[in-house]
Amino acid sequence: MGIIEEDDRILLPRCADLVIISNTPKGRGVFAAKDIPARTVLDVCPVLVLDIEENEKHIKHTSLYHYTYNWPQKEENGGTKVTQAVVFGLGSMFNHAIDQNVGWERDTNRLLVTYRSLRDISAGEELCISYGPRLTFKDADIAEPLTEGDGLDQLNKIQLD
Ligand SMILES: C[S@@+](CC[C@H](N)C(=O)[O-])C[C@H]1O[C@@H](n2cnc3c(N)ncnc32)[C@H](O)[C@@H]1O
Repeated sequence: MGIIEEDDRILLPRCADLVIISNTPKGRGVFAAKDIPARTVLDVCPVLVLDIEENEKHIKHTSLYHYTYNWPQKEENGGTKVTQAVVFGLGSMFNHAIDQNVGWERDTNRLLVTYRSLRDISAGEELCISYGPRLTFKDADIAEPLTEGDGLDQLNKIQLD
């Protein structure tokens, strides 16, 4: 191995108290194996920034697209365009929740995303980020409205009598 300059070294701390659980209503998810204090660094993940055209022509038509993050890319004219990036490590395993307990921060220079707990998290809780308001899937946290088959008809009668 050659000489590693100090500026080339990126520390990649990861919280040891995390597990992946399969077969949850959201597929695989990241859960706390022990209590985790607020502001704990959970993972520092390297990213692969995709070319805008590559993303539109190819990645968009694959399941990988459901794992990518919006990523701002500087243009030669000084402007910024949004493309997508693949986040390695646990970053691609965090599910969505409106009341997220994990925050994330992009480092566009070093091509990293750092994830931190936003509050104290108890052992057994799922760790989730927010994907924003426009989801491409049905949110497992949002209950289906009641239908007649669920006894809604009966409920209405009880309320009206
Ligand atoms: C970045 S992946 C997260 C890891 C994924 N659960 C897995 O098993 O590989 C994003 C996908 O997870 C699922 N997902 C994430 N949050 C969800 C939620 N709140 N409700 C239902 N599915 C969710 C969706 O299928 C979504 O496309």
